Amino acid sequence: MELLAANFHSFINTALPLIKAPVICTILAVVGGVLGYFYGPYWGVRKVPGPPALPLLGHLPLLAKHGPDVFSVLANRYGPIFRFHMGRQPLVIVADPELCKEVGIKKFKYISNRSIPSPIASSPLHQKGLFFTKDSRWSTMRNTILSVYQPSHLAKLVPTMQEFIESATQNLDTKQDLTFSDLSLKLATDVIGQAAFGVDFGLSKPKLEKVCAKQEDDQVQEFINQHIYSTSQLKMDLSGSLSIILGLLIPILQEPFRQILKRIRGTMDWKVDRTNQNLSSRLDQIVEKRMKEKERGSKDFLSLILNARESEAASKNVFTSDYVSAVTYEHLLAGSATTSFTLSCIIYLVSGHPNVEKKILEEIDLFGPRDKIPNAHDLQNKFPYLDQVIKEAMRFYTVSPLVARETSAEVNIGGYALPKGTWVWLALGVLAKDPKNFPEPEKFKPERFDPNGEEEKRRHPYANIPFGIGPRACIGQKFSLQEIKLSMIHLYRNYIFRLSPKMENPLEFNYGIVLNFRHGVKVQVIKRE
Ligand code: HEM
Repeated sequence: MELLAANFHSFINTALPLIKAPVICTILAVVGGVLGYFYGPYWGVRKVPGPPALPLLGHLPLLAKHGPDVFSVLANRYGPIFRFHMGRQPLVIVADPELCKEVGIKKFKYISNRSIPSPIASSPLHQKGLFFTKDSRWSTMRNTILSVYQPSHLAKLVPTMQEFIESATQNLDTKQDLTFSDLSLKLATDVIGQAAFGVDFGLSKPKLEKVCAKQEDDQVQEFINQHIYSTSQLKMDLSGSLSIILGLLIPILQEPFRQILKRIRGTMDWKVDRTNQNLSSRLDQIVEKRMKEKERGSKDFLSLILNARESEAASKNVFTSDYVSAVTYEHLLAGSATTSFTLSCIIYLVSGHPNVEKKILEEIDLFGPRDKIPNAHDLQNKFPYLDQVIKEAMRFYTVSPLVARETSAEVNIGGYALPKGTWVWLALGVLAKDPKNFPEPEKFKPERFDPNGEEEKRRHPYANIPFGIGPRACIGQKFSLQEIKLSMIHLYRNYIFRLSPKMENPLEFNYGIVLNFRHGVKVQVIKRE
């Protein structure tokens, strides 16, 4: 027994150091790897000021506490450039017009791509659109799309837009509350459906007038429901699917977990995946059919892209059919929610400001009789007060309060050297509420954008940039402004609106990739004689 004990001791004394060394090395390597994984992105930008961040969660608790106002709170505390940790990922937030100019224009060649946030990382359909493509693929795609966005093409869309607007808003019910934001989403989706695919979804037509067969109607409705579901699941906080939450906290686990979860019936990942697959296959069918058409004409975005693609070798290689589907879908996505949100905000704000409403009615009535339809030139030049109202409403409620960009080389911004791969986000929503550029920012005052006014002359030219900035700014800006103005002119020629007593005050929002109403904008409709 004693011999056994002695042997055991001598074994421990000689073998343990040999075993210990590799074990300790392994533990150290694992700890180093974990620390490097979680703190590596932080290390590169540690000199940029910001509040202390919790491991894993980063500053998400601050987002939960303040909502999106968190960025204004942090800008007040830390200045125009600061760090915000979305889970493990630090964002360098830029909240100053001059610095936005530096990022978006002056140093664009080092910051021309977008970072891909976790909700998009799990959605291949969204990644292949113009918004998230990178480098030379992006520039080829953007040039091709720009070529089909000529003012002459936009001008030709006026009658189509007008037709949808008239049919959506004829005989609005004056006896009960109208959820205007639902109506405007249907209208914007119909307009962009026609402009993007050449397809009439028929959503905004009054029910009795719908001519399509019941089955076709159901299919359209299902497509749109899927589109809305797929969009509203792109959450930026911790209320998204499990894989999106993991993407925020431990990105390396997002894709493996998504692959597993999408196979488990009933999980949110399963639903999102099914929806995306359905949407993709429907879009692929539309694209495939249109590709085969010899005489496809040039009336809609999809046909124009396909025509441009066939005439240029560079575009053909870049615009494979999956990318064509993605950019066409992206138009539906980017063009409907944003435009509809903006139009609803205008109706909401004007309803609560009779002095603004009075000036709008005067300007619109002065243009001419109700059946005189403005053309593209009229829209641009004859409604200066509407321009001010739209700008002010977009400042007041910025639909896209953050714009995502990423550095492709080391670059100095605001005195900080930011390494390659840094996520730089422009805080358009913070700029829009900065009292230096917008005195009394919580007041709705369209006159602040009067080109002859002192406030407008004094303001930094990039203080109000709801469509973004530089070569990567919104491609649909003119399209949506044309639609919004035409809608306002038609609406205010025929109606005025008052807020429903059922409306919450202040307005409440959901925060996804873009802002959305939590309960909708509800109004009472009054017909003008
Ligand atoms: C009120 C309406 C809209 C607002 C406020 C808005 C806002 C924005 C913003 C802030 C960006 C990012 C710009 C940047 O990085 O500097 C953007 C990009 C984009 N928007 Fe819009 N948008 C609107 C309507 C539309 C419409 C109608 C379309 C399509 C017809 C559209 C298509 C796009 C696309 C494709 C991009 C990506 C551009 C790129 O990365 O090259 N948007 N939009």
